[in-house]
This record gives sequence, C-alpha cells and structure tokens, in this order.
Amino acid sequence: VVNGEDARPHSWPWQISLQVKHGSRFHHTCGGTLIGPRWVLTAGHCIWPGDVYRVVFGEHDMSQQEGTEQIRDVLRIVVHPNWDIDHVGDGNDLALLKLDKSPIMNDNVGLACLPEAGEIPAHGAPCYISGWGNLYTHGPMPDKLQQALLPVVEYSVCSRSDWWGINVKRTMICAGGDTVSGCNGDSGGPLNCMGQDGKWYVQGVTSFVSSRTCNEVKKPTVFTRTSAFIKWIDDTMLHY
Ligand SMILES: CC(C)C[C@H](NC(=O)C(F)(F)F)C(=O)N[C@@H](C)C(=O)Nc1ccc(C(F)(F)F)cc1
Repeated sequence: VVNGEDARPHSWPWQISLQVKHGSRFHHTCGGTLIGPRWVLTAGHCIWPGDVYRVVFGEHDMSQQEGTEQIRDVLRIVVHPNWDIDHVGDGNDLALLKLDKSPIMNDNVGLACLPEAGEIPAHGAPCYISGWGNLYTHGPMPDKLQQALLPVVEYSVCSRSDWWGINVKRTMICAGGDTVSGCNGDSGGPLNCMGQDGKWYVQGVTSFVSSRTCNEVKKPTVFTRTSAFIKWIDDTMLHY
C-alpha cells in the first residue's frame, strides 16, 4: 500500500496472509479474505501450480510473534475457470482456498461480509485497501498491516482511453489515485467498503496496478468486483 498508515491491529479480522513455501520456509506472497469458516478468497494470479501454501490469520506485525496468529494448511485450491494470466484485462482474477480446518473465531479472526450480487459501490464511496504489499514501487514490505482510504473511481472514468481503457471491465472496481494505491504484495487482499448499515463489506479483491509504478496518475488500483462473482463463490463453497 502506497501512502497508507499502520492499521489498528486486528481491525480487519478477515484479512489473511497467504504464504508460499520456498525451501523449508514460508513467506508472504499475497493477501486474502476469510469468507467462510473453511474458505479464503484471494486472487487467481497469486496461485502457481505446484506451489505449497499456508494461511496465517490474526496477523499484524510480521516481524513479531504476537500470540494472536493462527496458521492453517490449504486443502484445496479452486482458481476461477476463466482466469488467464495472459489476459489480465479480461478479469476473473479470483481463487478460493479450502482450509484443512477452520481457524478459531475471536476478536482477531472473523468472517468478512460479501455484498449482494450486482451491488456497485457509488463513485467516491469510502473504501479502504489493506495489505502487507510494498510501501512504494520496488520498495520494502512493511512489518505491520497497512491501510489506505481509496475513493471508488466509476467505470465510465476508469475505462477512458488514457485511464485503463479496455483493460478494465464492469466485473472490476477501480479505486484510489496517484497518491494512494495498492502495490505488489497487496494482491488478493480486500477492498473494505462501509455499507449504509455501517458494516464493512469486501467489495473488491486486489488485482492489478500499473506495471510502471504502483501509484501512477490515471491508473487507479483495479480490484475484482466480488458482487459480480457471488454465484461462483457460493456454488464453489457448496460443491468442494
Ligand atoms: C501479476 C499481475 C497480473 C498482477 C499484479 N498485481 C499487483 O501487484 C497488485 F498488488 F496490485 F494486485 C500487478 O499489477 N503487477 C504489475 C507489475 C502488472 O503486471 N500490471 C499489469 C499487468 C497487465 C495489465 C493489463 F490489464 F493491461 F493487461 C495491467 C497491469
């Protein structure tokens, strides 16, 4: 997250750290969201065939053992069937991870709310990105979970030719701007938007930023719009 701030610890209790095994050690590779007792939603581009993953819940400061962390193994990975790394602009950048067993729900670990199918956050709606991604392009990863307020940029603006043009679809949400943005390592994490009822809903899954720089003018961060995939999410959780 570029130009964000330390999140209050565990204030986004559904935020997870997806960790990939390299040799004998695991390291953070993506964010994700706990959406069911045994299910985590992340980005399809976070998943590489053959890699071994684990999920850390209740994390805040990656450099400390805080006693709130819970670790679970991944039993099964379902990448959206239409996700294609060679066609990022087509969207469908989602994956569902089934856990070996549910984490213990407490003050630090809880389920996210997903929006109604088809619900679109209003232009300028207050949404927070959260993640342990780089603090700036080619910059360091933070120890503590970061957050930033990213105003929603409506599709009519985001799809302008000098913005994301045809690389943004209506199954995506654009948010943020040239000062605040997601950055590499935030992938798969939540875009948290407050609903009319005062509850937080995960309206997006962090998908891409400009390949030139994380916070590029007219290239807001692009999220997979979760409300466009409610049926796939529900069917997958029911079936696997
Ligand atoms: C691995 C990538 C598919 C996703 C990766 N995502 C992220 O870093 C994050 F954290 F913002 F989600 C990214 O944006 N990386 C930059 C370096 C990139 O490649 N961006 C990018 C690629 C393709 C397009 C498109 F859609 F135009 F094809 C747009 C941006």
